[in-house]
Amino acid sequence: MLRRLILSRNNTFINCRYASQSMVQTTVDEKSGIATVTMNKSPVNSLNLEFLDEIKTELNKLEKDKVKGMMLTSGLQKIFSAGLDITEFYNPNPDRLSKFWSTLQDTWLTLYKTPFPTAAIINGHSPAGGCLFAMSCDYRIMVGPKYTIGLNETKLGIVAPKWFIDTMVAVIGQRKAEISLTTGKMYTTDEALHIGLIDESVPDVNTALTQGNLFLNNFQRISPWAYKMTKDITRQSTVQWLIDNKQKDLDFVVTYLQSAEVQKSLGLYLQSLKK
Ligand SMILES: CCCCC/C=C\C/C=C\CC/C=C/CC(=O)SCCNC(=O)CCNC(=O)[C@H](O)C(C)(C)COP(=O)(O)OP(=O)(O)OC[C@H]1O[C@@H](n2cnc3c(N)ncnc32)[C@H](O)[C@@H]1OP(=O)(O)O
Repeated sequence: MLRRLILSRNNTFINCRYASQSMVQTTVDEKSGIATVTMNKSPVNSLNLEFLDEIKTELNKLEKDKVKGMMLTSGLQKIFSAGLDITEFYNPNPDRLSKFWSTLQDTWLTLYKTPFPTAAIINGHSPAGGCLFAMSCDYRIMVGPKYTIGLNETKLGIVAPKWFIDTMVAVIGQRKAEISLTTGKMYTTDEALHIGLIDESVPDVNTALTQGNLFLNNFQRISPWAYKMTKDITRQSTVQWLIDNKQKDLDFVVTYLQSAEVQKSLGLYLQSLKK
């Protein structure tokens, strides 16, 4: 791991930690203690095993470094994240599929439970797993108006796992989540703002980063212990369900994803993407 100091947008020096050929770049503003984690896996930030592992490792490092907050964003032009890498579960190797899914579970738990406040800077499309990661942050700022966000699993002929669903319910409520999930709806920025899936819509990424910093700076005046306890209590039932059912969730998903019917739907969906 290498370190260097670079000049940030607001002319303060930021401590930049990066690994060669890394898919995740992190900068930490020395003054505010706020980290920016940038996902950079071309072409669409699809979440495969190695990428998830890097994100999880980075979040754990930030926790150890006691950062004051974190913004999660994308280094790609128009995509926040295309969600889970479909090639991980289309014609999969069963061992790798198991590893992939348990890494997803752990990465999500790490992100959902961070002891520091988090903001998603959604600077591009954010379907499915991309939407899950955005919803797992404490606050969402999306660059409008061109991009879309949502849990579109039913459009792929698959079902979002319970913890994806519970995460969405926690953000937009039961009724809106049910409609969103069953229809697999991808919302425009305006629509997402209207239903509360995002907290702010802004015209460009620089404004999004400024607003993200503003949100995270609110916590300079909040006791970190009070913050963490409150977040733990609020998120407890969703987190606890996965902790208690990790193996069951894994076994079910691995079997379900390899069924002929699901494989057929995924094959058709992948073909439509290639077109
Ligand atoms: C019965 C009870 C059941 C209970 C539940 C139990 C089990 C549930 C089990 C499993 C659930 C699994 C959950 C999955 C959640 C997911 O995240 S699935 C992924 C969903 N993602 C998408 O649908 C996004 C698809 N992509 C797009 O819409 C577009 O690509 C884009 C992101 C909007 C970008 O568009 P753009 O035009 O810029 O790029 P391209 O479309 O040309 O794509 C470039 C390149 O990338 C490939 N690609 C795109 N997305 C993915 C992806 N998610 N995974 C892998 N590859 C992807 C695309 O195919 C292109 O490839 P190329 O043609 O070879 O260049």
